[in-house]
Amino acid sequence: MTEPLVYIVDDDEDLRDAVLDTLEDAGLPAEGFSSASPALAKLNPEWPGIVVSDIRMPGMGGMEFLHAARDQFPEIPFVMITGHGDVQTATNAMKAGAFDFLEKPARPEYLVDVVRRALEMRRLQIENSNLKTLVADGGALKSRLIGRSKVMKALRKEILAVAPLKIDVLLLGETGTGKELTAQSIHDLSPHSDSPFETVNCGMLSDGNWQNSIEVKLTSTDGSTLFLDELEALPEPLQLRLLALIETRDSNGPRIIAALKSDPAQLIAEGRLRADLYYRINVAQIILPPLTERENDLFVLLEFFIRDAAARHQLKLPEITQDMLNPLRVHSWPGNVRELRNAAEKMVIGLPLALTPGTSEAKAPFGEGESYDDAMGRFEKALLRHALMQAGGRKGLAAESLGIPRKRLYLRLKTLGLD
Ligand SMILES: Nc1ncnc2c1ncn2[C@@H]1O[C@H](COP(=O)(O)OP(=O)(O)OP(=O)(O)O)[C@@H](O)[C@H]1O
Repeated sequence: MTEPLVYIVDDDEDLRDAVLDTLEDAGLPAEGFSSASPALAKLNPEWPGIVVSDIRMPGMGGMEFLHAARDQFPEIPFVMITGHGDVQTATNAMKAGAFDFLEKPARPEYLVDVVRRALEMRRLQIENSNLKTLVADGGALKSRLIGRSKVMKALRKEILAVAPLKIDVLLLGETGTGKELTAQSIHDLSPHSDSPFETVNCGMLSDGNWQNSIEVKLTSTDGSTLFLDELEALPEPLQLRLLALIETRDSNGPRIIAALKSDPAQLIAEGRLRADLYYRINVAQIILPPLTERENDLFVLLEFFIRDAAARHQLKLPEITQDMLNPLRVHSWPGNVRELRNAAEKMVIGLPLALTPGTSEAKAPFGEGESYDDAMGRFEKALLRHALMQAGGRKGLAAESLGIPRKRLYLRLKTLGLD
């Protein structure tokens, strides 16, 4: 049954039925009440509807009803029905916060017009309060998914946009870029945050554990979110079975958030990802860029992880020198944020960093359309980082090993944002 959007409160059955009929003809679901108390008991702050109430009624009168409702639910609009020519009562009702009033007998077109305007106001109020909640949640997300770079700001915006919608999401990003943290954040900001969030590592799935690990979860209707990590690691026959399950999923079935570590086009071309499964899951796509493409987030995250580790281990904050930071600046962070978090942990404990050389920039970019200049920029960054790392952060030595004048190296580092 459609939820009523208008409560009609009138002790006169004929009048009540006439109003109900008029609203029904106008496509506005309504419910009638012969007295105020049961209508008051049904009001709640999330209800998107409005009240039309007679003023003169036995028991709780219309004005008393209006006052009581405004005390508890000040936003629900009230349209009061007054006797013909009863100007004083109408004025009192407006002063007490009624949205509008109608004189008996109300003309149907006028009634429908007032009700529609009141409903529109109610819709705007609810939209506004949802927006306020989103802004507040945005603040919480900022202290969870750390980063001040443009890409992190855009990422948080995307999360806030998809979280309230019941759509599947595909996350793309190298290892340690924050895919699981993003999936968990989407779930926590969704209307089903009280339901379970379950992670399934697709590389661990087999015929033997399929039933319990996937089938049972995909047929549940408890509002859960299923995070399918490393989807490309799922063997091809199981990808087909997964697709069939997703296609026959109940409309109240779980939301799926899947993660891929590599470029989907490449995975499809290599036969590691079924194209039909990809298109089925790729409803909203969110890309998590590698750490080296997040401008100055490196040091923002480093500080956050150092403070976190010091607090957890109850150790004092380490003294950080430029000499300690130089190798971090030029490292290519193949393990991304996870590797940085571990490095921060070592700095707090006082262990040597022993950064593992890697070449995240050498990998193919996500998606298509990367320009020649962008690709060359990435390659050059990787080259310079490597040279600087080999030279222990000493620029003169790095320039020498690259066979270029020191001044040119400085200029290139500045242009590429590596200085
Ligand atoms: N922006 C961020 N702010 C704070 N912590 C982050 C951020 N991104 C990632 N982390 C932390 O880094 C670690 C790795 O993140 P996560 O496990 O979400 O990455 P992942 O992309 O799922 O990795 P993998 O593909 O290897 O499973 C976690 O401890 C996570 O909390």
